[in-house]
Amino acid sequence: MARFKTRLDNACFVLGLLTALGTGARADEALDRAAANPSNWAMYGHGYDNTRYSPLNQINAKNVGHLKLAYSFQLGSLRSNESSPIVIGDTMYVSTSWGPKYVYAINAATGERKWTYEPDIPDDVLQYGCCDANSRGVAYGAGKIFVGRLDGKLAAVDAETGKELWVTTVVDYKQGSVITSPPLVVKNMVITGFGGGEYGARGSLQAYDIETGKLLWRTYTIPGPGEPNNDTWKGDSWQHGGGAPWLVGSYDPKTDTVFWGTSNPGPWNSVVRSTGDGNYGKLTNLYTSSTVAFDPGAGKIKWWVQGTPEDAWDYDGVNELVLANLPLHGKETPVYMKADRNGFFYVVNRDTGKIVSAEKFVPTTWATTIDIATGKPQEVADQRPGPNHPVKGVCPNLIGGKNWQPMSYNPETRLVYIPSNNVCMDWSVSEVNYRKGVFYLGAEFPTHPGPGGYMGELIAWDPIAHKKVWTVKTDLPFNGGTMTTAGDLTFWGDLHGVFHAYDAKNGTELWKTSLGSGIGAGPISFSVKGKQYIAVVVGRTASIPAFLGAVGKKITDATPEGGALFVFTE
Ligand SMILES: O=C(O)c1cc(C(=O)O)c2c(n1)C(=O)C(=O)c1cc(C(=O)O)[nH]c1-2
Ligand SMILES: [Ca+2]
Repeated sequence: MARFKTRLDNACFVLGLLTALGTGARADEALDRAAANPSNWAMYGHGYDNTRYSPLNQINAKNVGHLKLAYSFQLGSLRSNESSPIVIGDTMYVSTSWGPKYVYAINAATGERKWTYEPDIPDDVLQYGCCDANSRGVAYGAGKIFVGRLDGKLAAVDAETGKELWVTTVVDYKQGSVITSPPLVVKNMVITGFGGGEYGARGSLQAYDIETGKLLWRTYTIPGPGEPNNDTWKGDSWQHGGGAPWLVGSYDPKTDTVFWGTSNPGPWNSVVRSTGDGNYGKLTNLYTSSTVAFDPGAGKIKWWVQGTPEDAWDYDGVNELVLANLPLHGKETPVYMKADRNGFFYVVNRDTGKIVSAEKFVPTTWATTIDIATGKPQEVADQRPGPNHPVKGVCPNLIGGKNWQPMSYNPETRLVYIPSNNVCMDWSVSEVNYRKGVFYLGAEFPTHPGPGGYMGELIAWDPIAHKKVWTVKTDLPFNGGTMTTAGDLTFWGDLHGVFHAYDAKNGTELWKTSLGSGIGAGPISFSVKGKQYIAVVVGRTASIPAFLGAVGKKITDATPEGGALFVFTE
C-alpha cells in the first residue's frame, strides 16, 4: 500500500510538472478559452469562428457618441496597412506591412511599446507580391506569436520578449509567393497558406510543429497526377494552377475541421487550363476558387465547395468562412457563411458540405443562379471570355463583390455586415506563358462603376432570408472590414479615412471620426481592467488601385498614405 501511494505521488508529481511545462497541453484549447474571455481579441477574426463579434457592451448605441481617442501608434509603413491586431490580456500584437518592421507588442491600454520584431527581409520581396506589401496580422499560441512573412517564411517569437524562437521556409518567395495573412493554431500546430495565384504557384496548406517549426504535413490544393480530380486540368496546367490559400482559415473543434478558401486558378486566361468540353458549369480546375474542408490531423481534404468552376474572371474563393449556428427550417444548423468574390453569398452546412443557399448580394451578371444540389453556377454564356470572344459589362469586376476586407456576424441581430463592391469590367484574353516569378495572367480587364452610381456598399445582410436589411452606399469601392458588438454597434472604416459606428439593427450612424488615410483593415474591440476599447489600423493601399484605371485613381486621390493604429474609448 505504501509503495502504491509513493508511485501515485510520483505519477502526480510528473503529471504536475508536465502541466506546468505545458507539455502535452493543447495550444488550441488554451487559445479557445482565451477567445471565450470577452476581454481578449485572441485571433484575427476574434475566435476560430471568424465572426468578428465582440460580446462587450460597455460601449453601446447609447454612449458611442462620446467615443474619444485613447492613443495612436505609428506603424512606420506607407504601404497597404491591413492588420487586424490581437489582444491577449493587457498586450496588443499588431503587424505592419513594409517598413520593414514586422510586429509590435504594445500595452493595450496605453499604447506604450513593449517590443518590436524586425527581421531582415530582402528588398526584392516587393516584386513578388501581386497586391502590395502587407500583413493582415499574427496568431497567438503556447506563449508565442506567429507571423507569416513576405519572404515566404513563418516565424515564431516569444510573446513576452519578442525574441525569435524559430523560422521556417514555407515557400520560395521568388516564385511569386509571399505570405500576407496570419496562420491558424490548431492542436499543437501552426497552419499556414501563402499567395501566388497571379504567378502560377501551385497552392498548398501546410502545418508546422508549434514548438520546433518542423513541417508536419503539406496538402496541395491542386491534385497531382494519379490523385482524384487531376483530370479537371488540361495536360500539365495543374503545375502552375494557383489555388493558393492566401487569406485566413477557420476551425470547428466539434468536428475537428479546418476550413480555408483557395485563390483563382492560374493563368487568368482559362483556355490554358480548360478541359475543353465546353461544359463550363461543371466543377473543374479543382480545387481553385473553392472552400476546402481539411482534417487537421493528417491534412486530408474532407470535402470542398467550388464557387467558380474554371474561373475566367479572377474570382478568388479565399474570402473568410464565418462559422455560426443558424435556425433553418426550425432547426439550429451549423453553417459557414461566405460572401464570395463571385457575387454570391453562400450558406453551407459545415458538417456535411451541403449548400443551403447561394444568393446574389451585389449586382452579378456572369451567372444567374447556383444549383445548390451540385454547386454548379448557371452561367450566362456571353459573359465567359475566350479567344476571339472579348466580353463586356461583367459584374462584379476582378476585385469581387467582396475582397479580403473581413465581414462580421452578430448573433443577436442575426445579420452579417459585408463590406461590398459594386464595380464591373470588360475582359479580353491574350496568350501567356509561364515564367517563374512573373505575372501569369493573359488578360485585359478595363474597369467601370457598377449600376446605380455608387461603387461601395456596407450591407447588413440577412443570411436566412437572403436580403439586405440596411445599407450604406459609398462613392469608392474596396473599403474597410467590419466589426460588430453586443453593444448593438457595427464599426466600419472607408477609403476616405472616416471611421464610423452604426446602430447594428437599423444602420443609423451614431459616431464618426476622420483618421487621415484610407481604411482597409477590420476593427477590433477588447477590454483592459474593465474598460472597453475599439481599435483600428489605417493606411490605404496603392496596389489594387493600380489594377483599376480611373476608378483606382479616385482611391489613391482620396487620402494620403500613412500606417497607424488608433484606439478609442468612452
Ligand atoms: O491569388 C493570390 O495568391 C492572391 C494573393 C493576394 C494577397 O496575398 O494579398 C491577393 C490576391 N490574390 C487577390 O486576388 C486580390 O484581389 C488581393 C487584394 C489584396 C490586398 O491586400 O488588398 N491582396 C490580394
Ligand atoms: Ca488572386
